[in-house]
Amino acid sequence: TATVLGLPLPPGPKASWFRTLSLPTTYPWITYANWQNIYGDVIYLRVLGNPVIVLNSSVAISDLLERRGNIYSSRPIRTMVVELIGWDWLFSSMCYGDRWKQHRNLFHKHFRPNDSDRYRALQQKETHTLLRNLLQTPENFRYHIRRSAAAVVLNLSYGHQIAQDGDDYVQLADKAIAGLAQAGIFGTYLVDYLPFLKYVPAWFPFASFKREAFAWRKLTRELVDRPFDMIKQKLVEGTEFPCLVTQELESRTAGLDSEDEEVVKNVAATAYAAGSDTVVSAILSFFLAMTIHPEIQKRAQDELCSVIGTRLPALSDRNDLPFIECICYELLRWNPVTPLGLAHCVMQDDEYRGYQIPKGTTVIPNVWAIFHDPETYPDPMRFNPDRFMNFSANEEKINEKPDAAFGFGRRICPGRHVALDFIFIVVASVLTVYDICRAKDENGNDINPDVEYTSLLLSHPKPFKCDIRPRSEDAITVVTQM
Ligand code: HEM
Repeated sequence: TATVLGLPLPPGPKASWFRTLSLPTTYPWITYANWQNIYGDVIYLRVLGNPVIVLNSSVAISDLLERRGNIYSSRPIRTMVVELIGWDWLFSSMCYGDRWKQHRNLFHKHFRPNDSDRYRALQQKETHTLLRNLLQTPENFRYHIRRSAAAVVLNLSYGHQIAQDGDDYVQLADKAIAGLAQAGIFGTYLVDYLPFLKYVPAWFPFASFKREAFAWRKLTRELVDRPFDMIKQKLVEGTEFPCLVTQELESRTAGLDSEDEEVVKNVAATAYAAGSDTVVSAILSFFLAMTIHPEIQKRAQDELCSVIGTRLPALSDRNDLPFIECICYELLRWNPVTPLGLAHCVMQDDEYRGYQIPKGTTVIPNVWAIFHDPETYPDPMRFNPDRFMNFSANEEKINEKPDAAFGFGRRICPGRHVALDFIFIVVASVLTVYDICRAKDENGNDINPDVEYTSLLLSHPKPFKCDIRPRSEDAITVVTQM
């Protein structure tokens, strides 16, 4: 520590107490990426007394978040999200330590990639429901995708089967997660920088954040309690389905003590909260990309046709469908689901490239910036799955697989295998039976959707129109007879 303290801080915009308030709140990843030309790839900001560094390159990210994972794996204290809105049960926001480890180990136990038969069967079943729903009301594709993604995780976590047209848990999750998405980007709320503001009474004129937090808090609590209480009731009635929660509750004849029960409850709810909306964003990107790139869609359909014919694909076909696989990677790169990843926090004073990084610094990996660096991903704004097909170039770090979409080091997304499997099976199945085309306006002209995303922690394509048509009579038969 003594040696570190004498070192300069990394470069960054110099700001007074008040000027720092104007940190970018919309599309901050683009502003941070642009700052790279001025300050480089490690940028230091001091925001109302809080040290923050933004990492704009994969080298800096891997040097710190991966190689020094022993000290860069905590999370910043998030007053708005954790204390005020009540997401303290979400283990993705827990500080590094035994409590977090306990949660993460339990998660791994139930979502191991080599233990995937159960979740793969479920993902295929829910994809088939999606195909049926798309046949009936294609214009509601956004809702159908949301339903299917939620159905997979709800089933794995709680054994809960949701109806073909959705249910109120999905609506509850949507509302609760909307709060998280809005408050999730560090910098959106002043109270994150000045935690004492949490004591301001809710009726205070400037305390709208408290009123917002209060409304979200109720939903957040319900999200963790309601499905868990439901399952305990089902266990009493003997009507439960096997799932994470029942396996854990039944694993000990003496029952779980209240602390262990809390961990099970938190992990199940975290899987649901972290695992449905994220996947929805990637799948919506797929519908958007296919609408604007019919030529890419056609190539994918040709691959499907030559490899598997007219039957529906299965997850076991994955190795034989390289172009579909590349589409999935490109979806994650083109417009990443979490453009700024999830912030890490450094637990000790550190030194990097001759600069000091003080203990407690929030570390923001600019995933969007590394995925749009033209040196690594030539012509980065273009949706181009082919970039991943050239394996020799990929080995030289040009167009390498976009693993960074799932975060880094010890906090890397533990649901990434489940996520990639689901995205793959949805992409392959939809393209087997449907064409995704431009919708027409009232004059019969094509509507070209804009590529516009929300500026939130979880970034989604903004609402757009497309026309989802069965590819043939045979395709309709396949879907209706599933
Ligand atoms: C396209 C889909 C997904 C994307 C892009 C994604 C991305 C991420 C990212 C960026 C992180 C933070 C990593 C870090 O701190 O460096 C994360 C953490 C996490 N993800 Fe995912 N995720 C996806 C799907 C899922 C699914 C399906 C699940 C659950 C079934 C899941 C569960 C989690 C959990 C529990 C964490 C917290 C890990 C921790 O803090 O230790 N994710 N994810």
